[in-house]
Order: sequence, then structure tokens, then C-alpha cells
Amino acid sequence: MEKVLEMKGLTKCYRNGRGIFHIDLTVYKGDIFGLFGPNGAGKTTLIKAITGLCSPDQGEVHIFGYEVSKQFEKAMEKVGCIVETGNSFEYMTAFQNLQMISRFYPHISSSRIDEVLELAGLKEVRHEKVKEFSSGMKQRLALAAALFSHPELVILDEPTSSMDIEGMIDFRNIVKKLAKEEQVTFFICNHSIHEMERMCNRIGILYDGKLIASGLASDMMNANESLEDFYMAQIRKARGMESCQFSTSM
Ligand SMILES: Nc1ncnc2c1ncn2[C@@H]1O[C@H](COP(=O)(O)OP(=O)(O)OP(=O)(O)O)[C@@H](O)[C@H]1O
Repeated sequence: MEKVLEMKGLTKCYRNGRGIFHIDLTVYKGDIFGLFGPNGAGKTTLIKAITGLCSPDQGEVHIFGYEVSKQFEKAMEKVGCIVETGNSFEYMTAFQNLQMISRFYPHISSSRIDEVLELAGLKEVRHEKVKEFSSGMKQRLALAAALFSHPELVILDEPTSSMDIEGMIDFRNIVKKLAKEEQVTFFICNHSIHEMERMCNRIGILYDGKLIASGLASDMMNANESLEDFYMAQIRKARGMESCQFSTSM
């Protein structure tokens, strides 16, 4: 299996002592990797460290074999991402926003703009200004932008948090199709465990900055009624260990 994204001992500790600690994780070509965790577990921090938006205190991130901190441009060449809210120019139309992005990719035909707008379900509203878009429509636009350059790795932080049911189903279908037909690899943080259960083949659970479980979704579901049961069991175990540590240190 070809390694696409690899983290080794990845640590980012903020001044308040929070962050992510000693993360070792590998994502393989064609994986749809889902990262879960409670609020504040460190998911966005991890994505920022992967994409070079914050520099880790320790550890390494390799994308397609290139170390992000040393060979950033090479590492990110085939990556598309949405980190926190995907930013767009509010006073431009969806089409114009993608035209701006297309300037960074002169080798890609401008017909790709219509292609990704259609993929993201925005074809009908492509000439409307983004300031008139709902938050779900803005997320669709962010997805279109992330997919514009035909990335081989797509990193998405809460990509569907404001989408309606149809939007989520469309999103799931796009992800599965790209992973299956084009071997695109996805790394996705999402709170909706039910949605991820239907989509991801590999799962990681982050708790209090630490990766407390990772592996194949099928293994996790075989041993449990559902991914939700597995997730809750892991979280309870981590909380139990925390309270044990607390009582022994008293
Ligand atoms: N710039 C910062 N300075 C200090 N602490 C921060 C900073 N950014 C995040 N944190 C803290 O680090 C921890 C992880 O935050 P992060 O945003 O990565 O979590 P998350 O898992 O993405 O949360 P959510 O699910 O709520 O989006 C939290 O306790 C948060 O308060």
C-alpha cells in the first residue's frame, strides 16, 4: 500500500498546554480516513500542522514522501484542502471565485471551473454573489475550490457542518466516487459519525490531543454494534484512564 500522508511523533503544544501530542498516523492511497474526537480534542490543530498552517514543536509530516516543513511546495503540490471555514471572496460570484483559483493553475483548462461547480451542485447559482449564499452553499463552493486542481490528497475540516441532507449525500457520493475511480485519498474531520460510518474505510479517534485509536472501520464495526458504540467505548476508556491518573496523583 502506497503511503500518502504520514505523521511521526507530531506534537504542537500551545502556551496553555493544549494541542496535539506524539501523533503517529499513516494514511494510504485511496483511503477515506475519518478523524473524530470531542470538541477541543485537537482535530483542527492536527490539520493545521499537516498543511503547514502551524509549525509543529516536534515530529514530522510527510505527504507523498516530501517532508512538509522542508519541502512545502512539493509536498502540497497535489493537495486540496479546506481548513476551518473555506474562504471565498464575498462580492464575487461562485464562478469568479473559481476563476481566481484557476490563475494559480495555468495548465488546467478553464472548463474545470464548470466541472467542479457541477460536482458541488452549484451550477445553477454559479453567477450569484457569494455574499448571498447560505453557509451550506459556501461549503459547497469551498469543496469545489478544493477539488479544482485534481488533487490526489484532499484534506477537509468539517466540510459538511452546514450542509443540508442532500448536500451531505452529494458530498459522500463525490468522495466515494473520487476515491474509487481516481484513487484520490481523503483525510476528513467530521462530527457526524453516522455520515462517516457510511463513507470512511479507516478511522482515527483523537481525545485530549492524543490519538487513542486508529484502524480499519470494518474491524471497529465488527467488534461493536456500530462505529458510534466503538467511539463511545474508546472515549469512556480514555476518560476512565484520566480519572485514574487524577486519583493516583492526588
Ligand atoms: N491558537 C490557540 N492558542 C491556544 N490554544 C488553542 C489555540 N487553538 C486551539 N487551542 C486549544 O487547543 C485545543 C484543540 O483545539 P482544536 O481547535 O484543534 O480542537 P478541535 O478538535 O478541532 O475542536 P472542535 O471539534 O470544537 O472544532 C483546544 O483545547 C483549544 O482550546
